Amino acid sequence: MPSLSDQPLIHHLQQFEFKTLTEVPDSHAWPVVNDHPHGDDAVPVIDLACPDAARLIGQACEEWGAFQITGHGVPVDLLDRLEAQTRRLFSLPTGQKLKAARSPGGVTGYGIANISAFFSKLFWSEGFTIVGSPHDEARKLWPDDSAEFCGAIEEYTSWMKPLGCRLMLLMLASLGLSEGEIDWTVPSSETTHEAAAPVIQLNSYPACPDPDRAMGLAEHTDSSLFTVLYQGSVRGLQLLHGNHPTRRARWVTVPPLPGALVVNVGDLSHILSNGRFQSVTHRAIVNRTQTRISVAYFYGPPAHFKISPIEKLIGPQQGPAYRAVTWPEYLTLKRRLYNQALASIRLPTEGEEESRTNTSETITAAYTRRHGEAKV
Ligand SMILES: C=C1C[C@]23C[C@@]1(O)CC[C@H]2[C@@]12CCC[C@@](C)(C(=O)O1)[C@H]2[C@@H]3C(=O)O
Ligand SMILES: O=C(O)CCC(=O)C(=O)O
Ligand SMILES: [Fe+2]
Repeated sequence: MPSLSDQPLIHHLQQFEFKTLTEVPDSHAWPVVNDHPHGDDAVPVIDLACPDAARLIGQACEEWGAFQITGHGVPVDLLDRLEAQTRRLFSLPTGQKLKAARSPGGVTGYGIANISAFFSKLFWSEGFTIVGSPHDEARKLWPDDSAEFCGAIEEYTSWMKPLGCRLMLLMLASLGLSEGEIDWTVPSSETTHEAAAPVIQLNSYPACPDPDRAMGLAEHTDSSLFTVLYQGSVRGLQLLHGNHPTRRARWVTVPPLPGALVVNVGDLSHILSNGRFQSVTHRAIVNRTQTRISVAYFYGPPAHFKISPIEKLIGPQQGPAYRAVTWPEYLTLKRRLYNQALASIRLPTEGEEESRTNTSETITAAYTRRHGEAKV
């Protein structure tokens, strides 16, 4: 496993100008990318204006951990500008992009996804992370000309904040909960809800000469409560669906629909709902002819807020399945443990606790039989 430092990632970005490559170098050549059967079942598409939206969202969160939304109100021309500015950013010369390189252990700026550190092969992608205001990072790329980029990001954020609150309330409503039951969702002024600083991740997946041997972004779940993803018109997002004991999970492609946004359930909603909502495993694959871009908006709670399973959702025999964490604590766990982060905060169920006690009683009894009284 490579070191967790970001330094090798920066070297990789310096070394490889994706668009000049005519074959996939060994550093980026993955053994098998299409390693699961593919399904033809389709992720639900939900019109937010539909009176049944909350129920449909709840169902999608339980069965898929994801859905697409229409009727969200975000203007199409804003999505076009967001895409154009994202493409403009990634088309800059590598040397210019590296002026905004994410520092080792840092969060904002240009680089590759943190989870890259857990793989021996590199991803066929570049990313740019913005937390809160885009101005400081954008000025490093365009010292005199960042206004259009910042304008598109800020306008998009101003749509995402209320959309995020609306989706959160619909998800809570689908669980039979009202907004007062989670206090950060209660409006702190007339129009806005308190939330964490917005986190936006711009992704670019350049066209690839041998797409079956390259990986855009390896499988992962997001740490957020949920992520709203704009994926333009180029296919590439895949979800792992149907984690059923009797049937192998399948990769399902989420088809780009004009004007639609994808919503992925993240680990914090999985925790909050005591496992009723599933955080969805997803990845991005690449293609031979088109550079794909995507924009992820990570919706999370305020930094100080402890997320734990909602009491009303914990069955009488059940107990909470996860311990409480703040979003920053969970992000640190994710960085360190990748796809073991959720398991690392899982609490044993009563049955497991009992069998653990029984096992330790059995061990103690066996010890006593062999060695006399245990010295614990
Ligand atoms: C808030 C965040 C979520 C994220 C880590 C980050 O600080 C910004 C980048 C996000 C991202 C995007 C690609 C996949 C992911 C697992 C990663 O390595 O970086 C997510 C992180 C996450 O959800 O934990
Ligand atoms: O590009 C995509 O479709 C997925 C991006 C993603 O999963 C992420 O940024 O977390
Ligand atoms: Fe993701």
